[in-house]
This record gives sequence, C-alpha cells and structure tokens, in this order.
Amino acid sequence: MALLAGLRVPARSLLRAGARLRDAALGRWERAAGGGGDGARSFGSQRVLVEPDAATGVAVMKLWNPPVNSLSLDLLTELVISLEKLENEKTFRGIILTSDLPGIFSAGLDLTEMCGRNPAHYAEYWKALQELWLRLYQTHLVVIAAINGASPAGGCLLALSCDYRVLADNPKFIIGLNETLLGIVAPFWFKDTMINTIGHRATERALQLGLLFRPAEALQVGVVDQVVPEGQVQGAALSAMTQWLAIPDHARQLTKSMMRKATADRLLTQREADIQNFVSFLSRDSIQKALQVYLEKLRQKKG
Ligand SMILES: CCCCC/C=C/C(=O)SCCNC(=O)CCNC(=O)[C@H](O)C(C)(C)COP(=O)(O)OP(=O)(O)OC[C@H]1O[C@@H](n2cnc3c(N)ncnc32)[C@H](O)[C@@H]1OP(=O)(O)O
Repeated sequence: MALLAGLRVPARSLLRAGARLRDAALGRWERAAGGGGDGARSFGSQRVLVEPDAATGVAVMKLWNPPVNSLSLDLLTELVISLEKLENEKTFRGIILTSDLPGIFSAGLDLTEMCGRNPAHYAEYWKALQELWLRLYQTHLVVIAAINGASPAGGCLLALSCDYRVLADNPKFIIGLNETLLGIVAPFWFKDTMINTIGHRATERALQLGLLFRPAEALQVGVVDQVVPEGQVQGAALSAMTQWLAIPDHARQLTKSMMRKATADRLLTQREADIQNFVSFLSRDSIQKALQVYLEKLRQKKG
C-alpha cells in the first residue's frame, strides 16, 4: 500500500494510474522528438515502443503492457505489426527486444484471455500467438533479447525465439517454461523451440518439472547466453549485436533459415489442428478450473 494525500491506495493501483497517464501523455508513443539516433523517430503502438537508430540499423523494441507485460491479444497483434514494419524497412538489420516495465520482461500468455471466454476467442488468441512466434522465430533480422525482468512461460518463449539472450542478474528474474506448474502443457512448438536452444534432455527435465531458472542456472543450462549486472543489459545486448551484424547478411540469414525452417514448418503444416487442440484443451472444465485457481492465487499473493 502507498499513502497518497492521506488515503491508503494500493501500490498497484498507483502503477496502473501512472501507466494510463503516461499512455495519454505520449499519445500512443508517437513522440515528435523520437528516441532514435540519426533523426529516426520512435514509432510503435500503445503497447510496443520502437526506438529505431537508422545510423546503426538497430531498433530497440520495448514491451509496455502493465502490470506484467502479459501477452494479451492486443500486445500480440501490436508486436506482429511492429516487427513487420521493421522487416519491411531496408535500413534495419537488428532488433533489441526488451521491456519498458521495471522487473518484468513478460509474464507470458495472458491468463485472462484463456479463462472464461468462448471457443471463438480462444481460437483467435491462439492464432495470434502462432503468428507472432512464426514471424519472430523466422525473421531475417537479428533479434537479441535484453531480458530485464521475470520471464516465465510465454515470456520465455519470446526470448527463446530470439537469436541471442542477455539476462540481468537478479534472483527475481526467473525464466523458463513453467506450464506444468499451472496444470497445462507447453505446446509442441514451445518444446521444439527450447530443444533447439538447450537440447532434448535438459528440455525434458525443464518441461516436466516446470523449472523456472534463476540467472546463474539459466546461463548454465543455456536458456540464456549471457548474464550481466542489472543496468547493463541493453548495453551488453548492443555489444552482442555488433558481433552478429559483422556477419554478411545473406550468409547469416540463409543459415538462420536452414537451422529454423523445419521447426517452423512443423507448426505451419498443422496450424489449424494446433488451434483446435488448444481450443478443446482450454474448453475442458478441469483446465478452466486449474487456470482460475492459479489466477486467483496470483491475485491473492499481494493481499
Ligand atoms: C493450454 C496450452 C498451453 C499454453 C501455454 C501457456 C503459456 C503461458 O504463458 S501461461 C502463463 C504463465 N505465466 C505465469 O505463470 C506467470 C504468472 N505471473 C507471475 O508469476 C508473476 O505475476 C510475475 C513473476 C510475472 C510478476 O510478479 P509480481 O510483480 O509480483 O506481480 P503479481 O504477481 O502481483 O501480478 C500483478 C498482476 O498481474 C496479474 N498477472 C500476472 N501474471 C499474469 C498473466 N500471465 N496473465 C494475466 N494476468 C497476470 C496478476 O494476477 C496481478 O493482477 P491483479 O491482482 O489484478 O493486480
């Protein structure tokens, strides 16, 4: 709780109010001044701020969906649009993906999109998630995750879909695919993305146990490539970017495609079936109950 003009106001409400104010003030991020170097203007949407630097060809993409950057339908849609926009600009060769919320990279899929809705909504939501993953995983741009906060489940998937991961060293910044802890199952393409990063055995253990790794463990198992002190994440990501961008684009892009195509194709060939699986899984009473109990626990945590 925080004290405001003699009233006791929950800290979270203040954060939300502040968030709304900032949103209004920035006019959906379309700031005339722009944050990018070389005269490039910031652009983006309500939940995704893009700071392009035309001089280096690198854009910093910041997630901002308070309170925890959960991957709501809106955020997924806005991410796809921002990514597509950068891909279509010849000037850009790399993206640093990070969060604009303190202490949170992304809390993963938005549980409120998965609870108490109708099958059509679940289908639309899952299709949007597939869309984002397919685009992020296969983009010809170099994408480096500057993970400056907790990154469970879908948040971890986002990071794993990038080319390189830098994590800030804070024991609260856990990362992993913890779906089993919620009584749900990580889909095959989440699993494949992790296998491609840390191997089969480490993935099997991580997925069955729903492991959320602290920075040192995440580095050891290979979920992230680098751990740096808090405050140095973006700088370290930019340094890593220099190395990636030193490679001729065509050679690196063809290699990326060669490494990732089979995994992406596996989803592409069964997209509709994957949506139907998700809808029917989520429509089970037992799953709805498990998700509601989990969400309730999260809500009561601070009480
Ligand atoms: C069925 C097929 C499988 C699909 C695959 C699923 C993938 C997923 O991604 S499922 C989502 C998994 N995510 C999690 O398990 C993370 C849950 N959240 C947390 O552990 C924590 O919130 C945190 C570590 C990310 C941040 O902690 P903290 O800063 O202490 O914030 P609070 O826990 O107090 O949460 C604040 C606020 O946000 C709500 N919330 C948290 N996570 C989610 C979420 N994933 N979706 C929707 N809402 C979320 C939380 O309930 C609080 O709400 P209020 O009480 O209304 O303020």
